[in-house]
Amino acid sequence: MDEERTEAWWSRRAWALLSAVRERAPLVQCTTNLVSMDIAANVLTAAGASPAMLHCLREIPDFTPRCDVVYINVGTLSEDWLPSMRAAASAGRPWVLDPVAAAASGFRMEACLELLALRPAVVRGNASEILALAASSLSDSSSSFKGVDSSHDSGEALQAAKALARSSGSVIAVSGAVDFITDGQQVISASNGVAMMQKITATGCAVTALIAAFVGADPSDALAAAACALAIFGLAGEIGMESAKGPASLRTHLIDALYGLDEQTVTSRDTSLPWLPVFRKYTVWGDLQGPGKP
Ligand SMILES: Nc1ncnc2c1ncn2[C@@H]1O[C@H](COP(=O)(O)OP(=O)(O)OP(=O)(O)O)[C@@H](O)[C@H]1O
Ligand SMILES: Cc1ncsc1CCO
Ligand SMILES: [Mg+2]
Repeated sequence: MDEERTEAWWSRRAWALLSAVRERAPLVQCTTNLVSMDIAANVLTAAGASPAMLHCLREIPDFTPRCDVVYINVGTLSEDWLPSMRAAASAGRPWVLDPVAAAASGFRMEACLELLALRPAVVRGNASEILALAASSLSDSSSSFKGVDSSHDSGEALQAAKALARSSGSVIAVSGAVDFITDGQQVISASNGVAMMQKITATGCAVTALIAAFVGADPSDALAAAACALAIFGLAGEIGMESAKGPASLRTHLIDALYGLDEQTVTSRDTSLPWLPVFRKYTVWGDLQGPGKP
C-alpha cells in the first residue's frame, strides 16, 4: 500500500467520493425490490446521483450499457425479473448486489449464487445474509434464517465475509451497528449510524444503492467506495436523528442530512467524537485470523 490509510485519510476519501457523486451525477440503473424503490431513488437523488428503476428484460440491451453502474437487489425476486438481473449484471458495467433474505428459498439462494458468479464489484448484506451466502457458496450447511432482518451482529459474519470475498473476488460489506467492509485481505470498519435506522424498512437496500453510486463515481476502488458510502449514510443517520421523533421522521431527516452534508462535517466529525471514529482500519495479512470485535 502506497500511503498509510489513517482515519483522517478515510474521512477525506469519503468527502472526495461524495463530491465526485455530486459532480458526476452517475446514472445508476436499479433493479431493486418493490419495497425499496422509493427510498433508494430518494437517497440516490439526495446524494447527487441519477437513479433509474428498471426491470424489463427488453430494455436492458438499450439502457444498461449507457449506465455508469448497475444495482441489483433480490428482495422481491420473481421468475420474470431474474433474467433481467442476469442480463444487467452481464452488460459490462460495474455492478453491486444486495442479497436480501438470501436464505428465504432455494430459488433465491440459487439466484444469489448465480449472480455472485457474475462478479459484482460489491455485495452488501446484513450479517445473516452474508453468513447464509457464505455458507452456501462455500458449501457449509450451518445457516439459520429469520426473514429480511438480521438475527446476528455484523462481527459474527466477519470471517465469513473475508472467506466469501476471497472466493468470489467481490468486496463484501456487512452492515450493522459496526459496518465491516473487506476484500478478503483488508478489513475496514465504520461505526456510524443509529439503531433507529433498523426501524425504517429498506435502509439497507438504500445504502447498497448509495454504494453503487460511489462505485459509479469512481470504479477504481470498490473497497473505498463501499466503506465511504456506508460511513456517509451512517453519518446522515446520526445527524438526522438529532431532529427525528421516530422511524418515519428519521427517514425524512436522514435524506435531508445526506443532501446537506458538507466538507467540515464529513472530515471532522470523527475528531469531535474521538471515542467513535468514523472509520477504524485493520489490515489482515495472509490468514483468516481477523480482528475481534472493535
Ligand atoms: N445498531 C445499529 N447502529 C447503528 N447503525 C446501524 C445499526 N443497525 C444498522 N445500522 C445501519 O443501518 C443501515 C442498514 O443496515 P441493516 O444492517 O439494518 O440493513 P438490512 O438489514 O439489509 O436492512 P433492510 O433489509 O431493511 O434494507 C446501515 O447503514 C447500517 O450501518
Ligand atoms: C420487507 C421486505 N420484503 C422484501 S424486500 C423488503 C425490504 C427490506 O429488505
Ligand atoms: Mg437488507
